[in-house]
Amino acid sequence: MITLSEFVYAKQHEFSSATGELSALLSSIATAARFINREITKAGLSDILGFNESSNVQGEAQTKLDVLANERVKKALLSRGEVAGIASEEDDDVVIFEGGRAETSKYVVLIDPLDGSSNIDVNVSVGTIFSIYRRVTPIGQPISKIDFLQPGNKQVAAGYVLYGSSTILVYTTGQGVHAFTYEPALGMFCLSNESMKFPTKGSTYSINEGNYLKFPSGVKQYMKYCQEIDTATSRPYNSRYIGSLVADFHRNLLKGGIFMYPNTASYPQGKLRLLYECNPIAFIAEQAGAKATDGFQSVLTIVPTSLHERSPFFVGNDHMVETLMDFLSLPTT
Ligand SMILES: O=P(O)(O)OC[C@H]1O[C@](O)(COP(=O)(O)O)[C@@H](O)[C@@H]1O
Ligand SMILES: [Mg+2]
Ligand SMILES: [Mg+2]
Repeated sequence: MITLSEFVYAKQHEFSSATGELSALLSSIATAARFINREITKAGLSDILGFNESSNVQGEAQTKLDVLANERVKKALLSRGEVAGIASEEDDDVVIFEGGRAETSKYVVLIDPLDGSSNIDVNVSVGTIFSIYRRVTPIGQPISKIDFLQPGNKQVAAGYVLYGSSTILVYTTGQGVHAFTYEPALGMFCLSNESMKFPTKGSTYSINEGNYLKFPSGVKQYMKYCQEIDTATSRPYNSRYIGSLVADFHRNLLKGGIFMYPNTASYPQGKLRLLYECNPIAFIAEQAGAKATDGFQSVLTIVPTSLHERSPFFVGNDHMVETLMDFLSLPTT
């Protein structure tokens, strides 16, 4: 068995310019994931379920696990020297680390500490999502919000942890997508899938059908296309929706498929957050040979203007995303 740190260090030595900082950062995220995993696996026995008496900048009620996971990830990243600051779904503004880090540390990290919050109390898979950038502010000057508002194609690494029947950490640094399964007896993440690729064909579509009447007509037409009977193209496709982005995406990464969260009447810009949900998942998807778009362009090319901005998000097998984009480009009926 190869552990995460062994694998990351071996990969690091493939690059003469590598300093080990990114490797160290990845292992601190794994440390935070181990703590969060412990809380999740015994959640029913502790008072960690339910809501906190607080809401985040997006006006969403925070669950106790949202808050705990946020604190855990921040603590793990703060304990390292590589990180100058972080931005989180659960914090209104960027958190700039002190002690000279803001001026000297190389990386900034954006996180969704607990993804799929609506599934926590019902024991359905949830996740943690992370996105890592190099600072743009020159060393010596303190970082600021601009260091976080970079387009997704500037990410140096991204990944997620899926707390499901087993706990898996999946990441990319632009050199392929690799997965590590948590081995409780060792207390470590061990390599379980190297250089992952989407299967060539997908036949699962994933969308909250309850919002059907609020969807753009192109999405409605594509859903009809998915439901038509045509064995030659493996249709009708299966419909699967867990309601945790990480879990829905991970299923499609393994089995093929498309995940869609369009703009709707309730979320005119889409629901998912560009910087710490769409971009990290899109980086992994494109590294695994799939496509990730807002319906018109790769989300990785979008230049963000605000920390918690949202975007329509469609990610999955090329052939499925392209067919969807064809429907989206039709004149609206
Ligand atoms: O309940 P809906 O509207 O289908 O939304 C589900 C989506 O919202 C999310 O739960 C949003 O993420 P958070 O739980 O991190 O806020 C995604 O994981 C999921 O894909
Ligand atoms: Mg989320
Ligand atoms: Mg969240």
